[in-house]
Amino acid sequence: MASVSIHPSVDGGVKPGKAGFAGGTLTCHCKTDPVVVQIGSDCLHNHVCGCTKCWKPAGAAFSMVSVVTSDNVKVMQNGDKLAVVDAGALIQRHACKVCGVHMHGPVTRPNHPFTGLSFIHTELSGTEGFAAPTFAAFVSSVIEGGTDPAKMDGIRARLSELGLPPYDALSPGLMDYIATFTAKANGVLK
Ligand SMILES: N[C@@H](CCC(=O)N[C@@H](CS)C(=O)NCC(=O)O)C(=O)O
Ligand SMILES: [Zn+2]
Ligand SMILES: [Zn+2]
Repeated sequence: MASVSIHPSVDGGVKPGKAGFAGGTLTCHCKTDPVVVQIGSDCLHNHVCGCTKCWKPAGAAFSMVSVVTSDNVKVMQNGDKLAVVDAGALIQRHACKVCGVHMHGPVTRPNHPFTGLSFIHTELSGTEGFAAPTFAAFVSSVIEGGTDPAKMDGIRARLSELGLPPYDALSPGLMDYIATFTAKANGVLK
C-alpha cells in the first residue's frame, strides 16, 4: 500500500510538529531571486487537499496546505514575482510567476468564515516544526486532476493508514464551524 503516493511530505509517514513552534520562512522553487515569505506563527488545520486549485509539487496527487492568520504573513523578498492565480476565487492564491509555487493565499472576502486567514504550504519551509497534517480534504477531487477512479479505494486506504482520515469536503470539525458561522449569520443560531 505504501506504493500509493500522496505527497512527498507524508509518503514516508507523517512527521509530528514541534510543540511551541513559532513559524519560519517559506521559499519558492526559483534557484535565483526566490520569493521569501515569513510566517510568524505555527500553522492551524494542516491537511492534504485533493482539489485541483491548491498547489502541488511535481508528481504529487495531493497538496499539503494549512492556515495562519493573515497578520502572521509577511512577504520578505522578491514579492514583485507574485501574481494572484484566480482573482475570483475565495482563496487569493499568490503564486511565483517564474516557478509557479503558491506562496500564500489570503481570504479577504467580507463575512466569510475564513476571512482573515491565509493558506500556506509549510513544505516550503527550510525548518521543520510546523504542525503536521491531520486529515485529507477534497479526496474525490483528485479524479478531476486526472487520477483513475479505480485507484480511489487504495488512495483512501493509504490516507487512513497514514492517520489522515479521508473526507470529500473539509473535516467534520471545519464543516461544523462553517455551518455554525452561516447559521449565526442567518439568525438561525444565537
Ligand atoms: N472539485 C473542485 C473543488 C475545489 C474546492 O472547492 N477547493 C476547496 C479546498 S481548497 C476550496 O475551499 N476552494 C476555495 C478556493 O479555491 O478559493 C476542484 O477540485 O477544483
Ligand atoms: Zn519562484
Ligand atoms: Zn484545495
